[in-house]
Amino acid sequence: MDDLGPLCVGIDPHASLLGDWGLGDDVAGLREFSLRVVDAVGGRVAAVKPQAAFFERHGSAGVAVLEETIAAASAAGTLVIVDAKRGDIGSTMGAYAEAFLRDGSPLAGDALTVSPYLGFGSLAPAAERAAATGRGLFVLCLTSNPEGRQVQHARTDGVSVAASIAAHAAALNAGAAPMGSVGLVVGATIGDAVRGTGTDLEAVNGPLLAPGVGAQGAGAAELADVFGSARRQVLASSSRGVLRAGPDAAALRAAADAATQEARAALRG
Ligand SMILES: O=c1ccn([C@@H]2O[C@H](COP(=O)(O)O)[C@@H](O)[C@H]2O)c(=O)[nH]1
Repeated sequence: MDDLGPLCVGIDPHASLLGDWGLGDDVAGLREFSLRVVDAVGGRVAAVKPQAAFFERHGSAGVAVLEETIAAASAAGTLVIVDAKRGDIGSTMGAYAEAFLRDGSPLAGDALTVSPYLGFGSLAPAAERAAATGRGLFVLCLTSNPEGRQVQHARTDGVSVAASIAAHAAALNAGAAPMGSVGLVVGATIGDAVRGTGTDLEAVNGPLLAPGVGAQGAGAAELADVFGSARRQVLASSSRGVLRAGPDAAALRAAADAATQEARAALRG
């Protein structure tokens, strides 16, 4: 991450973007779009993050394109964070872990986004599988959408839900060096919510995935403000902010390079 800069490019093939790129809102368009993004930014950015929903909306053939996209990005030497936000009771979580975190599974990238809102302990099968296979998790903590506050800022005995999630992640990462592989999702759009919820991001000792850069309005100033002394742990994530520069590969690369420079200045300066 330090060589390439702290940017993750989201692969979110919205129907509107497919249209803007002159592609059909169908499986052929989805495939062309996703592989063009990988071709353009693979090997140039720290990670890509295919958003599973935009593949699943095309049915099983769309899921096959997600598999192909994961394989292509991995072949290009780029880390893949599969943004599927899975979360369920433990026994079902075990099946999600087999799908997204098992060696040899075509849906397995390098990390998976997961939801702790069925209780952090329900994620144990995913945490165990990730640890056993050298993969990572990004646990939703303080999400970039304004509605997240209703749940994430709620307090029990004075402790916010977000702070409690961060403390659970910290426990799983305890003693890991240079850091553990249980990360958090903390939106770059959340203003002073880290302080407001009493969430100790540095103590997590894990990576922080920061969506919300670009289309949702966050930039360098917001990244620096939100993350403060935890900024070295951050991987900034932008999807539409980069993808809107397509379909031209050089323009996509230029957009990814500019977003990388902006994130680097905010987070590594
Ligand atoms: O808190 C969160 C968690 C995940 N996301 C996802 O990131 C991208 C953002 O796309 P943009 O086009 O850069 O807005 C998208 O896949 C979301 O599902 C998030 O935005 N916030």
